Amino acid sequence: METPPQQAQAGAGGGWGAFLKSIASFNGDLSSLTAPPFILSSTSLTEFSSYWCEHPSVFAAPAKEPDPAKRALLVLKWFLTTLKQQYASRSEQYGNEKKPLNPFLGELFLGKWEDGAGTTELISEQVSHHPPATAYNITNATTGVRLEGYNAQKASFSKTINVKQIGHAVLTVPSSSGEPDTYLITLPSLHIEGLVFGSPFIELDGSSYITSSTGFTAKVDYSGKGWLSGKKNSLTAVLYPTGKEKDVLFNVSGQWTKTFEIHSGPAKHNSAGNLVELWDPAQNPTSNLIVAPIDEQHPLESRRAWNKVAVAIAKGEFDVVHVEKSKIESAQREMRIKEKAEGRTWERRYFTASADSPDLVLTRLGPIVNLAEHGDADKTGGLWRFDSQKSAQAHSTPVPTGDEAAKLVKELLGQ
Ligand SMILES: CC(C)CCC[C@@H](C)[C@H]1CC[C@H]2[C@@H]3CC=C4C[C@@H](O)CC[C@]4(C)[C@H]3CC[C@]12C
Repeated sequence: METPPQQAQAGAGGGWGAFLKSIASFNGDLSSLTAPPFILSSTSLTEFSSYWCEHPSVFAAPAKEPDPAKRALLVLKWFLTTLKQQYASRSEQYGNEKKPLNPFLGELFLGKWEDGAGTTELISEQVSHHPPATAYNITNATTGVRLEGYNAQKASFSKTINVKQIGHAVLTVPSSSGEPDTYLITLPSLHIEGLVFGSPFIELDGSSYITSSTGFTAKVDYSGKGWLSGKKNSLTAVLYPTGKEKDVLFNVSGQWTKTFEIHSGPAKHNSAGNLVELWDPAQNPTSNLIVAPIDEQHPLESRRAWNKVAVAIAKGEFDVVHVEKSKIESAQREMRIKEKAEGRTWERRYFTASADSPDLVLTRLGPIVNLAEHGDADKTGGLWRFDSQKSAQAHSTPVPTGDEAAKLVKELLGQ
């Protein structure tokens, strides 16, 4: 029998057993976990924001739908299509989930999609380091559909690693009749399966919600193997007028990694006759995110900043990985000490911790989906909102080059 490579490596001194022991007693901060080399990914968490929009035409579709209930359904459909990228793409690509790079404060991941939906721009920024939090803004230029959000993770250990996502996303859909729609989106909890076998992968748990200013709410229920359908990565969802959970307008069932079906009405009436749509990821290839070549990137852009680490991971040179990571970490520590001494804080490039208290979206829609008015700001370093003024400024500022770039790289990345 063939041994999966990751198991072979774990056995051959990868330290998997020691790693398992260490997680049994960890403090909930995932970034503090020291994982064995073979499980290290060269992708930083700032890149994960792109998973929200790997099908830009599905993302933008609600803008063209005049009926508010169907618009809410298209938003739910888009959300469900993102789950496969968000939670299964690493395992599908590498055979198992990996430990992403822990972003430094101010780390950026910028890109765009150019396809049938026109241009869709992605901005992702690490807005907090302690606790780690990533904020993002994605705008489709053609329709004006825009997603912004921020997230952090709180982990606990009970049989395996259990992760609660803290934060939320807000989707804005322009509508022909005045005010744009606002959709408040909560994030599912997850746990890691396959940990003891050295081949971790994600299963989603519990429920998540999308509730809209137009008066619709979607509830998504997640379940794994041995529960309900007995298939892994299962989901069911219902869309109903807010407050009337029994009044199901549409229901969805299937697997977030495979296909799911949308029917009108409650699930008990599902038949070929009321099938609205079947989503099959195999029939809907993802659109490619365009990222600037590394030497044209801002020095704080993720792939440029982590390049040496990424190259070393790819070559399996783990001493170099350690040395290069430590350079960034200690330069960052120094920078924080310096800022403190000078009484300043790191200026986020695209986001601002909202001083609006209460936050309008959260006051209006938060209670429907059990989100606090303050957006769990204490656990994410702030209630982060996209700052269009800062963004306009960033867009009109040329990327630092030459001495200016070298100074940043030295000061902030220790390279
Ligand atoms: C691989 C095991 C052993 C190490 C633990 C790695 C942890 C840090 C990884 C594994 C899966 C990861 C999650 C996978 C997907 C997402 C969705 C994204 O929108 C935000 C980040 C988030 C929520 C990741 C956070 C970090 C995470 C929980």
